[in-house]
Amino acid sequence: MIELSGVSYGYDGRPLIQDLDLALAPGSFHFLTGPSGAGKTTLLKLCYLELTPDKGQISAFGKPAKQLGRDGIAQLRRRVGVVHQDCRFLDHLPLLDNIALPLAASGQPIEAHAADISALLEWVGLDGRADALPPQLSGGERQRAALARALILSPDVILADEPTGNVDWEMSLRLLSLLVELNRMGKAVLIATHDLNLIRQAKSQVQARVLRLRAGRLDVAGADL
Ligand SMILES: Nc1ncnc2c1ncn2[C@@H]1O[C@H](COP(=O)(O)OP(=O)(O)OP(=O)(O)O)[C@@H](O)[C@H]1O
Repeated sequence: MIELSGVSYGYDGRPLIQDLDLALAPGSFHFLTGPSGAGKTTLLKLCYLELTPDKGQISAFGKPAKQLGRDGIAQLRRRVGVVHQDCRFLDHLPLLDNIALPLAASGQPIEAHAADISALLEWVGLDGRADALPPQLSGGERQRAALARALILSPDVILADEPTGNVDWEMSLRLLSLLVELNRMGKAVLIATHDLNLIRQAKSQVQARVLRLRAGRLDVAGADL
């Protein structure tokens, strides 16, 4: 669904990612690890076409990104749900409206999707929190709300950047099981994480490929994980 081929990228002329290949096929499950600053978030941004590679090709859903105009990119992005590392929300809007923002942004009336939104809130265990304001939510509730927002347009690909960064182990497992469940529905999932215990735990639930980004290169991590 998303394919990077020979991709290089750097900020301000400093090379970061070099000649990297990656294919996120339907139903695949990837973990992306690597030291802080290795470029994991940058790689996710390349996958959802927020960044354009300096070299190499990216194609999304069979279309070369280079041939897409602004509208084409916007359309493809709707098929990619992103859980950002910092889970930002609009603090003055209740949770329900925050989760529905991608609908509003793509011109779809929230009212027509009321049932989907409640089902999604229930699925992530936030059904009683629809009216809460984001600052009233705990870390784990914010992470689950960010996941719900990423899923509201029923994407085919889910990219999650440190989705368990600020939560305890029990909540990490809960988030992991939601992502595994999505993968079982056929969605491609990629999780960037430092948490090697989470990766070990996932291996009993899903056939995951573990990639390690280091010094600009992407390797398949060994059996030591
Ligand atoms: N917009 C930017 N402009 C310039 N440099 C940037 C920008 N964004 C990231 N960088 C730099 O690129 C490098 C990789 O950043 P990135 O956030 O992709 O790494 P990461 O592997 O996700 O790190 P972490 O695990 O700490 O989240 C870092 O050195 C960072 O300072």
